[in-house]
Amino acid sequence: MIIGLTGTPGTGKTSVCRILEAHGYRVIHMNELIKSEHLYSEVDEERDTVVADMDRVFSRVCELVGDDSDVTILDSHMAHHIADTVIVLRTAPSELTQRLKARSYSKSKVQENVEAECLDVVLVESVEWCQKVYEVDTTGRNAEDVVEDVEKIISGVLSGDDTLVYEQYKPGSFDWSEEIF
Ligand SMILES: Nc1ncnc2c1ncn2[C@@H]1O[C@H](COP(=O)(O)OP(=O)(O)OP(=O)(O)O)[C@@H](O)[C@H]1O
Repeated sequence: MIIGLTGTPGTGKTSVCRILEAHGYRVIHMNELIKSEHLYSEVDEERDTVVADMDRVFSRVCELVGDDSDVTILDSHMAHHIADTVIVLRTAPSELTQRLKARSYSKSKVQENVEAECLDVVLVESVEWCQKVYEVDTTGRNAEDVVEDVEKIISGVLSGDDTLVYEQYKPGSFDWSEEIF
C-alpha cells in the first residue's frame, strides 16, 4: 500500500523519509523519480522546476509498487495527487521561513511557499482528493520525533482501526491565516 508524505517544501518530508528508509521502510522520492525518468511535460526555467506529467508519474509509481502489500512511502509535495492515504507535514510560518532562507531561496520563492503554508494549500488539496488525511506538526521539533508520529500513524493504518491515531492527528489543527506577510 502507498502512504504519501506531503507538505509545503521545507516542512521536512525528505529528512523524515531518510530516517524511515534507515528504519527499513521503502520510500519513493517522487521528485527524483520525475527528474531521473523525465516524467515531465515542461521545464519551468523561471521557477527552476519541471511540470510533472502526473498520469505518467501515477503509472510509474503503480508499476514500482506493484501488488506489494508492504507500505511504500511516497515522498513529495505532490504525493497527495497519487496516494489515497496521506500524512501532511506542517511547519509554523516563522520556522518555515528560516528553513527556506537557509536553502538560499529567493525572497519571492520563500514568500510563495510560506504563503501556501499559511493558507493550508497542501492540506486543503489533500482533504479534497484523498480518502484519509493525517496532519503532523514539525515546528520546534526534530525529524526523529516527527518520524515517531509518522510510524504511529502507519501502525494505525495497518492495524485496520485508526480511530485513536486519527483523533490525535486529524487535519485542521492550525490556523496561520493571520501570519501572511
Ligand atoms: N522536525 C523536523 N522534521 C524534518 N525536518 C526538519 C525538522 N526540523 C528542522 N528540519 C530541517 O528542515 C529542512 C527540511 O528539508 P527537507 O528537504 O527535508 O524538506 P522537504 O519538505 O522534503 O522539502 P522539498 O519539498 O523541497 O523537498 C531540513 O534542513 C531539516 O534538517
